[in-house]
Amino acid sequence: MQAVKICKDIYWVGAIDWSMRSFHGYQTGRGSTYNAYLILDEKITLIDTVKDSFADELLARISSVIDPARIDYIISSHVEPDHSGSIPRIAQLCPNAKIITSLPNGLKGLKARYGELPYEGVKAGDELCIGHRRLQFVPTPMLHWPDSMVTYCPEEKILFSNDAFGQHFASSKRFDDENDLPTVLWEAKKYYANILMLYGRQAQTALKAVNGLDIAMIATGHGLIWRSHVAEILSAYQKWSSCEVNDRAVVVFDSMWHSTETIAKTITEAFTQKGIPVSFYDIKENHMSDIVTKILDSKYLAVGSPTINNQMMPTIAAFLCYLKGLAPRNHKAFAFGSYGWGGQSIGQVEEELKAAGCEIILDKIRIPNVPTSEQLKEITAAVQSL
Ligand SMILES: Cc1cc2nc3c(=O)[nH]c(=O)nc-3n(C[C@H](O)[C@H](O)[C@H](O)COP(=O)(O)O)c2cc1C
Repeated sequence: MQAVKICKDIYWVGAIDWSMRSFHGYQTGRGSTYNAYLILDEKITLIDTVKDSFADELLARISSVIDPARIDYIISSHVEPDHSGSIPRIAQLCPNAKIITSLPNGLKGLKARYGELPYEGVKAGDELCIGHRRLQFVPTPMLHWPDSMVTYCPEEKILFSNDAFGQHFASSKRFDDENDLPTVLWEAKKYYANILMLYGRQAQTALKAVNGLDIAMIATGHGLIWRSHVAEILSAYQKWSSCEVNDRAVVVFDSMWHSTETIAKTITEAFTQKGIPVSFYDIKENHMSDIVTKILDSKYLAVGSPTINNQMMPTIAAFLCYLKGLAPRNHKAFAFGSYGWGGQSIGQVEEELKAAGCEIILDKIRIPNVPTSEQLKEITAAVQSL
């Protein structure tokens, strides 16, 4: 396990989690990395650690450059264990190391998890001189925990951004320009949609703070390091966090006997004929973390469920619960579905869409049993009139 030099005297010493496919429910089809960075200066500094099960990998990479016992500072950007999990192990091996964390929440969180260790709290505007370089701390509360902060090194123009701008993307190459850019941007968007969508306002505040910095490289906490496409990722975050939507539609449904599926196909075709690109998701075949990634910047959302035991399908209920938690903004939505007798599911879907913050733009489409060709024509006309 070797460290990877990212510039003179700064190394990536993180871990690659090739096999992880689920991160608390977020489907991570490309695995992930836990990025940690080692700065060799008068004071040797480690920025973040890795999940505890990857501590050996972190230590091996650090040891390929220096004896870990020589580390003077460990910067903890975020208490979540995928970044802080190896702090106790490293702290044991580096008896002189101080653990730098944000005040008050980083300190509180680390103490709660790992007990008393040699912590030192920092706040907005604090700077740590490590020799030829300075490290400046910028709190980014709720991006995505209260303790989150980023660290800027002005001498190298590197922003150590932790979870901001990251992607769950395992690769043997460390930089954006060494990987397929559309794939990297999709994974960055998926990360934003699933982890940060809820915190758009906080992301805007953080962007204001980092926009004033001269950034040549964004050393993320997950996935690839941005060095050739810094402007693209900053501008993408600007768009996503300001909740800009495009003339696109997303149709999501479940169906037991294909009637709701037929309605979903009719809606999809109607959007297509209207010239609006549409993504079609049978919830049984698609993961909701991919679906919300598409929803993030799509103007229209149609959600369908047949009625089962007086309810919507549990798959759709779970999807709507997840969507509501992410608090999407600026979406125009409607509900549809087939039913046998009571037909409660369609109204329930509509209520959940409202609760998620969507504007309802079409009366709910409730079709008993199998839709007739006349009903399908009416649905087509209704969607085309939007
Ligand atoms: C197990 C089961 C439970 C159902 N429960 C209800 C119900 O409580 N209320 C209702 O209106 N229809 C109920 N239905 C009827 C379905 O909603 C109806 O067949 C509908 O057309 C199915 O749409 P789909 O083809 O999209 O699956 C139930 C059907 C099944 C198979």
